[in-house]
Amino acid sequence: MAATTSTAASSLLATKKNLSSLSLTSANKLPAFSPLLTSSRRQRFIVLSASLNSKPTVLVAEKLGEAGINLLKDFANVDCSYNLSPDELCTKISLCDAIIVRSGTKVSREVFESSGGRLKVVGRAGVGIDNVDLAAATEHGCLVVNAPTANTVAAAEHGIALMAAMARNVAQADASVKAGKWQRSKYVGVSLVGKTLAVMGFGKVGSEVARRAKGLGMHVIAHDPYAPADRARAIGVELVSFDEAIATADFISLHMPLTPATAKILNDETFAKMKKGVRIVNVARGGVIDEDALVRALDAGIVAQAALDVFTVEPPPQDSKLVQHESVTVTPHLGASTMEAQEGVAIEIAEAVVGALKGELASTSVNAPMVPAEVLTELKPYVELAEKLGRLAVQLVSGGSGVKDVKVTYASARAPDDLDTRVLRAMITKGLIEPISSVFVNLVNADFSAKQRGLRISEERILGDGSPESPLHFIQVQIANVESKFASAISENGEIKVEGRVKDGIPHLTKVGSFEVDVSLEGSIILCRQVDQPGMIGKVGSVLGAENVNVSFMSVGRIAPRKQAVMAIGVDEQPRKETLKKIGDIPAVEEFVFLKL
Ligand SMILES: NC(=O)C1=CN([C@@H]2O[C@H](COP(=O)(O)OP(=O)(O)OC[C@H]3O[C@@H](n4cnc5c(N)ncnc54)[C@H](O)[C@@H]3O)[C@@H](O)[C@H]2O)C=CC1
Ligand SMILES: O=C(O)C(=O)COP(=O)(O)O
Repeated sequence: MAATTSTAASSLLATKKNLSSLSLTSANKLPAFSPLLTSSRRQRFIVLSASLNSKPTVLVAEKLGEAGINLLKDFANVDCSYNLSPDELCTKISLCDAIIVRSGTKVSREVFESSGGRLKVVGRAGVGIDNVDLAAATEHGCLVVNAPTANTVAAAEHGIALMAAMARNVAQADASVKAGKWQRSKYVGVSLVGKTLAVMGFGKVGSEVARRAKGLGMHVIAHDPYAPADRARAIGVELVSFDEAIATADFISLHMPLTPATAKILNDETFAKMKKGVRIVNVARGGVIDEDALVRALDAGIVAQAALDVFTVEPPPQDSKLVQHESVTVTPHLGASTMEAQEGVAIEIAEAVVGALKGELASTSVNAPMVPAEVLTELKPYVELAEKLGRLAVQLVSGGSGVKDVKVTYASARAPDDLDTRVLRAMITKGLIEPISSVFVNLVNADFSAKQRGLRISEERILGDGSPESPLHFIQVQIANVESKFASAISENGEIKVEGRVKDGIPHLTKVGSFEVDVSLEGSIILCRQVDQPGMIGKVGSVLGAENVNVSFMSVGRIAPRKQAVMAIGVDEQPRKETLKKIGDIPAVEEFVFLKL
């Protein structure tokens, strides 16, 4: 076990204090920070109690590959207890320092509350951590780590298996033969060769699916607004818009994470745009499809077949119309379930959990529960500003060229060595990556995550106005070589540019492209470009008012009177699509965009 020091022990105490203040800063996602190693700069800090003098206990709550179990046993007492009820889990957890789960165990707030502070690490043996209450984990000072790479190929192979099985009616024909029938003409299938496959989400799994589908002679296109074009080109895949992908595909395979932007991305409206007879595969997350709409699309013949590994609720209800539909092939979330992937995942997660218990930095940590109080207190509003600028900038990107080069400028009146920008860079990276990926970013894994995605973040310090009392005058985030869904966000030098400052402790957006605006970064934002003229604020305000959307802030920046102007509107609620359309229909409005913070 790692050598421990009294410094480490006291940093653990500081951690818990910081966590409770941190947990207030983010509504639904953990504020994922890790310690700034201010003085000693040691790449090591203690998650588990520093005074731990006996072997820790790791509860393995779902079946884990043997190699992983053996690794754990070298370091800890291992309790393999599968199929625990929620009550049993809550009882057991108070005796455990770490728990390892897959997707079938809910690590809820009650679990953290029942642990009595002993639980220090949650290991998710897989990618998606939707079954772990991250906010509760952070509040309880518990590190969450996952295993994001070892099951990629297994998930991709399952996607291909489902596509082929669906096209040739393998599951239905198998059931028919076993029922004593011999229905050769009923189960004539369709060929894959020469067909167009749209891979939606060109990340780890999506790109492996694309590679394999090319080998099957399919024409592969992909939609992923954030994927680097050169990675797609290297595999021989064309990146296209969402509408083009769904309108041209014979097969659609889903590989994006479940995020607010992708939830029910396949719905009545999008099914209506698809080629009649399209076939759909989902090994990502059930929630990216509106399942009722899929049943309607199947019944209407728009979708000929679907093959699904994942469901909004798992297991789905037995009488689910979707599951029972004869044109639907289903598997019980088996994407990651190969012997090889489970061995790989088991090793990846066991190493991460043991490392975390020893106090090592985990590159796959999903949250990282330590921030020195003095650093946080000073940087807190700037940390918030940094993440929000990253979020805004990436949401302004459109087209298939991919986000690669990001330049961050910090304007500060302080001496260069008097401001550590690592936490700010990490938060900008978090803002840039999280809205478009299943990856969770914190100070520990920010640079690693950026590198993995081919994202180059360069930083520049310039001398800012104001007093050195305040750490920063403004932060500017620029994304190069991309198109924007809001053309006015492109600055004179052709880059998407957003700039923000902290005013009275609150982060504000102060520049978009070349336009000066001033809107506090709370709630969400609508940006609107129009020809400057009297009454515009009233017109937009009354559309929002009529739909009961509360406006928190409004500001207009213009080139010159009666020339083009950009209006920034802060809204407390997310406007309905129809409401946004009404804003776009106002004659003087030339373009607009809705951005979630
Ligand atoms: N069925 C199963 O057993 C398994 C399921 N999964 C799921 O598969 C999905 C993909 O996993 P990975 O490839 O590892 O994640 P990843 O983060 O490597 O890739 C996700 C890709 O989706 C893209 N994306 C984000 N928003 C998008 C949007 N609106 N439209 C199009 N693309 C968008 C991102 O840019 C990224 O390239 C996740 O949902 C994961 O939970 C992963 C492994 C096993
Ligand atoms: O890794 C993921 O995201 C998965 O969906 C795999 O889930 P599982 O570990 O097989 O329960």
